[in-house]
Amino acid sequence: IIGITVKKGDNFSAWYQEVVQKAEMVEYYTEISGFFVMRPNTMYIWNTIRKWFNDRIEAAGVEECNFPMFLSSTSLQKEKDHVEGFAPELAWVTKAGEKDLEVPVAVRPTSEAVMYPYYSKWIRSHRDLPLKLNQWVSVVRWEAKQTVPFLRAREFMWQEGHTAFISEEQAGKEVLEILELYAGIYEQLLAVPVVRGKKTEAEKFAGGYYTTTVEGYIPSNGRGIQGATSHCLGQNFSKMFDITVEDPANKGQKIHVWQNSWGLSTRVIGVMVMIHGDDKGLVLPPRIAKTQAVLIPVGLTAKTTPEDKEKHLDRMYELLATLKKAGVRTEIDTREGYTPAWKFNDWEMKGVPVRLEFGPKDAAKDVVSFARRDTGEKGTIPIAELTTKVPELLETIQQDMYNKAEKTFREHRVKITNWDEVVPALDSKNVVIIPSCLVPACEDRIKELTRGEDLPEGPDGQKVPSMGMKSLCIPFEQPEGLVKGETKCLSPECDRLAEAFCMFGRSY
Ligand SMILES: O=C(C[C@H]1NCCC[C@H]1O)Cn1cnc2c(c1=O)CCCC2
Ligand SMILES: [Mg+2]
Repeated sequence: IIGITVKKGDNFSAWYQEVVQKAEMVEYYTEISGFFVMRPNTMYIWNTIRKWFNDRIEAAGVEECNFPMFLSSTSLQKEKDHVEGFAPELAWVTKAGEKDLEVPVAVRPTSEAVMYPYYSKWIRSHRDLPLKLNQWVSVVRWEAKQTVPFLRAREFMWQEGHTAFISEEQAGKEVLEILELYAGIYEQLLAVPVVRGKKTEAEKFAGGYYTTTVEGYIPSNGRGIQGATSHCLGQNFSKMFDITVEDPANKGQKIHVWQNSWGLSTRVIGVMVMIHGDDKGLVLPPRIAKTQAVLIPVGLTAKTTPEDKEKHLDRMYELLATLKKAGVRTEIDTREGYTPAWKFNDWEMKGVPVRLEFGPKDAAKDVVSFARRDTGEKGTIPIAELTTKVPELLETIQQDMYNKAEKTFREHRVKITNWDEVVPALDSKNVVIIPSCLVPACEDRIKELTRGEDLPEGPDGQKVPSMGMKSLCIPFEQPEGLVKGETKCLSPECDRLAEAFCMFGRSY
């Protein structure tokens, strides 16, 4: 059978792996596990994101760079305190040909240690600030856990921005501007709603000062997922790498610069697939769809004379040209030997937002029949109105997909002020927002306390995650009801006061 054989609700991870392969987005790189081939359907999405993001960061004065992909162990030593936690994930090159390298080099897992020695060299005076660079590269992290296309790979593409400022205020302002762009990529391009917030001390980037994040939600298993992070590094790295300027206020004094680093990876594509996909396969938000509409001839049978068929197809090529001129990324499927139904399945599996059917009956009425991929809704469009109605339909689909996902996330993001309701909420595929003291040790206990017993296969034959809940973020948008100095941390083992409402959930 063509099409997706596993139902999304029956086995979510098997469904996901089948969809990303059959929709021709990735291939598993079977030579080495944990690596994936990014195919044109993926690169179209990634490049759309890249154009959108680059336009906006360039307008904000960020310039592009490209640093070497290798780290020397000496420069790694400089950030040893926090990198030791990550050491197991470093991939090393120890030989060139037959010869051992004098000093082994590590493949970059991120580029702070590669870039900051040059920041130290370039930044001398406050007139060299702000320095704002971004690079689009791939990085390697030798994950020990099971890898998943887009979500957890040993090599992935991302952009990493690295900026330096004279003051904490300027850095803090940019952290939030970038975070808002990340939210825009999710909400405006991928039709995925995200919660903006700050990571707790336990979950932030250990080498930084604070981390802001956009957090997503996966309805199929009720898990939270980190979407992208924008960190203020404070002066931690400028002290490690000696990045200083003359204090303009008093000569002879040095100021360590204030830095940010921010990253968004191809994980965003996996999140989009998981949220919008269905049992027929991928469902693409029109703004990032390589093919937005596909024209499929119907009603041409053995009885159709060759000249009628040719006339009909000629007319379809005219429709194709008309739609392309109107800016609709359109394909036509005239493959011989495949039934219309087969073709419908194939393009549905690839997630094409709109199918346009055109048969002799449509031609006689000067209409085109359409079918929406997201809702299945069908209808007809007068040919004279194609150039306005199809773009409008695509925008409607984009908005409807976002609104549907936003409603689902909102309905599964529950504020809880009674501890006994927490695990039942998690088991009903919710993330929770609870009063929290924000203390790392308390979070650790909460993870233990909310570890579901190894639940048998869920009702839909799917393993319900029995992991404990992690903190996802402290939402910038705080619910009502926390009285400072009075409301207690919700954990039954903690008698500290609550500092804020914190979003927790089982997570990726
Ligand atoms: O990468 C970052 C911080 C920062 N790097 C630049 C982009 C934004 C942000 O992710 C944190 N981090 C995560 N994971 C790892 C490392 C690491 O520094 C270093 C070793 C391997 C694993
Ligand atoms: Mg990691």
